Amino acid sequence: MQVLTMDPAAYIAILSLVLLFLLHRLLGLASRNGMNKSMRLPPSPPAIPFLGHLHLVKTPFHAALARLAARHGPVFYMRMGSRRAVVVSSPNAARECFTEHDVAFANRPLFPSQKLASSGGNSLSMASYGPYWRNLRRVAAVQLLSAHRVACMSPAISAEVRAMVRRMNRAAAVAPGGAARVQLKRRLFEVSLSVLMETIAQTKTSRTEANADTDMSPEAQAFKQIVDDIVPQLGTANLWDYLPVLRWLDVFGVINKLVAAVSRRDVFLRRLIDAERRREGGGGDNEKKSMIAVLLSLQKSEPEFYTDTMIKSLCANMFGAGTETTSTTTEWAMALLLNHPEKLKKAQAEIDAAVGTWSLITPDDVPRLGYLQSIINETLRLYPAAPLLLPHESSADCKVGGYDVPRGTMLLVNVYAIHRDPAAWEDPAEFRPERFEDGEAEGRLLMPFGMGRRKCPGETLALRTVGLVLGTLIQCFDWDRVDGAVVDMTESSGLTIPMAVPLEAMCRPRAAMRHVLEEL
Ligand code: HEM
Repeated sequence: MQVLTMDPAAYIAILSLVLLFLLHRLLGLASRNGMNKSMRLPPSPPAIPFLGHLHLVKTPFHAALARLAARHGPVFYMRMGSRRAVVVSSPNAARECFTEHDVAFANRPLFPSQKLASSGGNSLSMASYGPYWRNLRRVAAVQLLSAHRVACMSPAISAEVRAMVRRMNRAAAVAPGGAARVQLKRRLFEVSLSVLMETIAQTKTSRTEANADTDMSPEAQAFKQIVDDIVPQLGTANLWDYLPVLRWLDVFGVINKLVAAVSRRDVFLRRLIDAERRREGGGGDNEKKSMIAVLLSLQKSEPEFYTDTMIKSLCANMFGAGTETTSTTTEWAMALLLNHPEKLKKAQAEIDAAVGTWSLITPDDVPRLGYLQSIINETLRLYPAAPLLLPHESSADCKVGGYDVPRGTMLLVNVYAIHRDPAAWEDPAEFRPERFEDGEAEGRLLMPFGMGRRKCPGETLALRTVGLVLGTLIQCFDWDRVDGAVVDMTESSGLTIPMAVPLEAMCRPRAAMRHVLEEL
């Protein structure tokens, strides 16, 4: 009998082709799952076998999707590996999703990376719509992030902002010519993380002055390391999440990196909870309590709901959702102002007139500074920190823009494109805070915090922090671009919309504010 022999390379090639074919069939079946042949799907760019439209995933993803919307319309369909997605890029279609179909779109798709990072999807931002999510949401909205709680946190926020300004002032005092070159990106991230650390756990009792260049507590520094290890592995444009092959082989080592960082995060949060338990014993002045202390006192009456696991998950979520969003927003605002010095001067004049130069701006001043508010709105219009919101998923068949959207489809709302829609905004790419004063913005859809029931619960805290940090920087210092060069406004990609080139600037303490700065 003759034995057939085959070159091993040819054998591997044939086997790979067969596997690819089977996988393609499987993915095809999965992507049609729940879809009815008579459905009228939204238009779609040409797809390729196996990958669907993954080859169109370019960075920054929101900008790539905006270009596709210009070609295929404000509601278009994509297949990302085995996952169906609908991308919405017009104000009307977004309104339709979050009014008429708000309940249908209140689910989240659970990506493998998010599953690893959020205890199997049991976090507030990743949980499916239902009683578990509703309970977490109520706790976050009422007990932790309500306007009243945020007002109680104001002293902690102010203390962190003052500490940042004190450092900058000291750096400028010893810099040649009295102006220091400041790494604003780093400073703004540190202050946002410190604000959250203090509101979540009040760690500043353990602050040391050993490291003169940072004002973060050792806890905040340790947490920054963990965030740095987790964040790059997440994001809507993460190919690892769409291609099982990459996961099976753990290409890029994502699983190992995430598992290691998440377990360090758990240990870290457990230490914070234990420290709070020892410190307060659940007692103390309710108004001044940290979020963990509030949750621990609720644990006493409802231990089966307020478990330590639930407290850890909520805190991890607050840090994850609140730090980079807040710091990138302030960074973009400063970048825009550095490129528009006349608007910076106008904001400074407003603060001088309303607050004066004899005292530092306070959180209560922020809401009455109209031009500062307009700057923040205009920054969030041009650079919404979550340009595609968080992905939603439909739990029922519905219609958007006249097209069918089957159950189980991921919804990406391109807020970045909606905010720059030339049909709604005059010169949409231009930084013009005045549009929020002259009535142009009235009736226009501005949704940097989302819409409907999954809308950001941290909006009040975020706006208070951004307003105070920005207002204080404008009030205390004169700002210049490094070497007079225009700030590079190139966008990068990720969970948020980071600046591709981390922002730096020259800061000089204002003579009129010297006496205030010296007393900080
Ligand atoms: C400028 C700062 C911020 C921006 C622009 C922002 C924006 C957003 C957006 C767009 C969403 C998703 C909404 C959706 O999917 O429809 C979201 C969700 C969320 N945000 Fe924020 N956020 C900011 C700061 C914060 C802060 C400071 C916290 C808390 C400390 C926070 C906590 C959350 C949570 C927990 C969710 C998930 C809500 C859910 O799924 O039910 N955010 N945020």
